[in-house]
Amino acid sequence: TQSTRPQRLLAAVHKKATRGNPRSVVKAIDEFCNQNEWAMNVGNEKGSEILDSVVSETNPGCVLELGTYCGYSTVRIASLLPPHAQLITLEFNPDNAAVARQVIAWAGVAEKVRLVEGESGEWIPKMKEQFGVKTFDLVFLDHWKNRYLLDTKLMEECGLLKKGSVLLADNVVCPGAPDYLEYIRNSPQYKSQFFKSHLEYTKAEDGLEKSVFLG
Ligand SMILES: CCCNc1ncnc2c1ncn2[C@@H]1O[C@H](/C=C/CNC(=O)c2cc(-c3ccc(F)cc3)cc(O)c2O)[C@@H](O)[C@H]1O
Ligand SMILES: [Mg+2]
Repeated sequence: TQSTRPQRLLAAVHKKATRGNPRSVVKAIDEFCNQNEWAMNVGNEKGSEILDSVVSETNPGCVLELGTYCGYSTVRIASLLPPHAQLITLEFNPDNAAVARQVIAWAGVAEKVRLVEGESGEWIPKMKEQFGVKTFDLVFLDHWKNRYLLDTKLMEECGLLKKGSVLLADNVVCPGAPDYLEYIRNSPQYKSQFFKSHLEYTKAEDGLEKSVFLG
């Protein structure tokens, strides 16, 4: 039977990356996407210039990622977390979750990551009771773009954001998340900043929106 793109991406990780070395896993995926097949990972330009620096400056103890896909950004974030910090990542497609688990394991960051196979709408309300989460220091939004706003409001309602919590949203230009941007840029509860970049592995315009919850 035909392999899927996530499966071919995983094969490239097994072939090219060194087990236990997260940077080599990130490099192997970027090479695969540049040389073989485009895939919707945040990529190295947005990853190194924006995601990595926001994670490092936030120095988060508790991170939520919406939309694991193949685990590329999961590995980038986990490799920058301080000891004992935890990253919860939500992925509702079982095939993608299966690939992501193996990418995360190969990178050697599995003990920092809890991959939950399920929908954000169902699991965000369960974060406190199921995982003992109080609030998230950082949330990386990279799932369906038409769900960014809904899930942000849900996190507010569930009391999962505190003064200083950072929301970092991928693709606010391409494919775009207009209702999210409209809300977050006009809300007195957030201080937002746009980081211009390019769509992963292309020259097309894109960027990330960083928003700090003011409480
Ligand atoms: C119930 C749906 C909302 N809740 C959800 N809960 C858990 N996981 C969810 C999820 N939504 C989506 N997912 C998962 O996240 C992933 C989806 C990511 C969506 N990302 C994009 O569409 C995207 C798309 C592009 C893109 C850009 C230009 C282009 F021409 C084509 C694509 C670039 C990106 O960087 C992207 O992130 C999948 O693995 C999906 O199964
Ligand atoms: Mg994205």
